[in-house]
Amino acid sequence: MRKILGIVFVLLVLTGIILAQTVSPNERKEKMSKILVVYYSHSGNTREIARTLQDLTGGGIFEIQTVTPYPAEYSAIVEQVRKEKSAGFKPKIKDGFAGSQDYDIVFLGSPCWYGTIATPVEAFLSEQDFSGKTIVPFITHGGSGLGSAAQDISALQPSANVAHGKAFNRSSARSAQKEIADWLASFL
Ligand SMILES: Cc1cc2nc3c(=O)[nH]c(=O)nc-3n(C[C@H](O)[C@H](O)[C@H](O)COP(=O)(O)O)c2cc1C
Repeated sequence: MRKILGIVFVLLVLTGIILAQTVSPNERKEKMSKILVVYYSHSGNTREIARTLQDLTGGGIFEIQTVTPYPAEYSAIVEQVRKEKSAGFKPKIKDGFAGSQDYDIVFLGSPCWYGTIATPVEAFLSEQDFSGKTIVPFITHGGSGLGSAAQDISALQPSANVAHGKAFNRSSARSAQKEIADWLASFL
């Protein structure tokens, strides 16, 4: 009898240890809540990735918006941005960003525009200070991948630690939940 009681006691202690080490989804979110997702999206692909990231991490989210929206039609925006880039023009960004002081990691999302981050993201980064933060770029694209996103973000935020980041092809950006979850798991 004493032997059986002894075995039951050991099993109870082991179960307690295992339960104590198990991280519940809420605790995991708590652990990741120092995460902020900041993004710009013109046609919705980057927004999809951003929302999934926010959902999985439980962090904050902020959408960069231009004061004057870009035209919806693809050839019109491509032509407008081409002209703006050659003129060195930066669009005006709507106010409302409360700063990144409460966060450690900033996932920064952008469509790839002409091989790098979109000009609204460039404009936003030139106005903000992410010193000491880790910036993780995520880019949606039509074939160029990350392009020079990480280098260009570093140039605009030289005191931030900019990770390599991840590119999502626009053809799968709206069904990338598993890819995003796997990426997060490897990253955090
Ligand atoms: C102005 C403009 C420039 C673009 N330049 C590129 C490019 O250089 N390389 C690329 O792969 N895709 C390029 N694209 C395609 C977008 O990166 C792609 O469609 C992206 O997923 C759009 O994201 P969004 O839906 O969040 O706006 C460009 C799109 C636009 C509107």
